[in-house]
Amino acid sequence: MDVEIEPSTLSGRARAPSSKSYTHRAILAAGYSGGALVYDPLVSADTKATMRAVDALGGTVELRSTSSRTQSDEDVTRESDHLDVDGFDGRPEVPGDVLDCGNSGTTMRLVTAAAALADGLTVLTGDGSLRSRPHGPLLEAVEELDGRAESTRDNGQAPLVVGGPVSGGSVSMPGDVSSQFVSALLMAGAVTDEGIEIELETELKSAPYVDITLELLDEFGVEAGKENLSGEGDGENGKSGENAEAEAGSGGGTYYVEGGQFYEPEDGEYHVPGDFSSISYLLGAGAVAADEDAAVRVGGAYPSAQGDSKIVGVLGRMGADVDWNRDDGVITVERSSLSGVEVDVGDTPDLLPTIAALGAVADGETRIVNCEHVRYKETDRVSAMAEELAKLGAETEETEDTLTVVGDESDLTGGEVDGRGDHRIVMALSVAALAADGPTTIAGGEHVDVSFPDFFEMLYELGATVNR
Ligand SMILES: O=C(O)C1=C[C@@H](OP(=O)(O)O)[C@@H](O)[C@H](O)C1
Ligand SMILES: C=C(OP(=O)(O)O)C(=O)O
Repeated sequence: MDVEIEPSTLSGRARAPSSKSYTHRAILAAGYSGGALVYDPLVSADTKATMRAVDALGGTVELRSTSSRTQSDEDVTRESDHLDVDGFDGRPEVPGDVLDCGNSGTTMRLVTAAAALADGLTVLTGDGSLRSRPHGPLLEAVEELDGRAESTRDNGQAPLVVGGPVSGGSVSMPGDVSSQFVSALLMAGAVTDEGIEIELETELKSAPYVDITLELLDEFGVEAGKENLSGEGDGENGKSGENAEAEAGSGGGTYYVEGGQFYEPEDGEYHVPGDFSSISYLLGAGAVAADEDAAVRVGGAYPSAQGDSKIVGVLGRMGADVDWNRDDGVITVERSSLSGVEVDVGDTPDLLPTIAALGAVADGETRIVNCEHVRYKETDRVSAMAEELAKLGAETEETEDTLTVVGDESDLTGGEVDGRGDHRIVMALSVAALAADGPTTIAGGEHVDVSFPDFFEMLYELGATVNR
């Protein structure tokens, strides 16, 4: 589906969609439990893949609508969904069919480790994009634990054949391909006999996503932790200081989870927080296109372990007038003239498309560093953003692990761009399109369904001209 975005001015309030990362984990954690309710889930193409997987492993997942009080600043009662999950209680069954994980890397990685607990073989596959992404280190780890884990083409990519049951133990793996391997083993390790210890051979990329896993495990009553990890975050994610400038990676070290544990959330329920990767597009849209006399406000933005809340500090460094009321969970952004900055996305790969789009509108050079792992996503997002923003008139240059965008709002023309079948490329290009000189047509708009199904409706409600 082609979507045409015209230069627009925005104002008003939007509510962040629920977090994709927390929703995936909550569905699977509820699957590992005897049963639980997951409130405010993100219901999207990717999270539906995890729901299907939990069903196939012997649980059941049902979507119900309820009227619930939410934590917005107005604290209103609104219609919301919840998932009623009947779990497989730590003992996954062997699925009756091949598991199709669609476009979702998180599903494939988390479910591979779950499948290694079953007494038999599971076959996992996905769409063309997912079948080109790397899973080798996770497959090797499962084999180190005496499970079976093979890539049918012997290239570390899906289709995968995985079997067990593994009973736990110690593994070592690189941390610079995907943090999801660590998250997957921690979630499965809790219900093994011996537990699992994961020693990282390299620095861990995307480390805050493992913090999300640890936070969620804690809420499900599962103890897990980390040792000897250096460089905890960079202070820009709002948990440890506003607009902090220090940039630091996270070192090797060890993650561990004891075995023989039970998944049991307090009162049998879990509430999913808002998604900061999705929030980044709404804030980006506000910073480049808010009405001069009005701001864009985004609700549902409470602090959590999400590294992507760093977008608030990045926008501040670029010169945006942005304010985060953490108690109310509301971020307000006004249209601002932006300047280029350097941003390390080692911890926050999903922000790269948003920051690149902002860089195309900002004056001067935006340099995104430490981004090689962003090439292993739904598409190679470093090249995709370099090539698509260039079509709109930005000057771009990439190396293996950097992307430089030299922009200027007045030079940004509209045009025809390709979303590359990748939800984040589509949404980031939409942000740049709002500030261009003429209309922009983005091919593949339907892919927002992966993480933010209402994205175009929300942009429209904020005042954007969106033609589909
Ligand atoms: O665990 C998660 O929920 C995710 C981890 C990150 O991937 P990597 O750890 O592969 O970088 C991120 O890019 C992805 O969108 C979601
Ligand atoms: C990379 C992403 O997700 P996944 O790894 O689950 O496909 C994403 O949402 O940007």
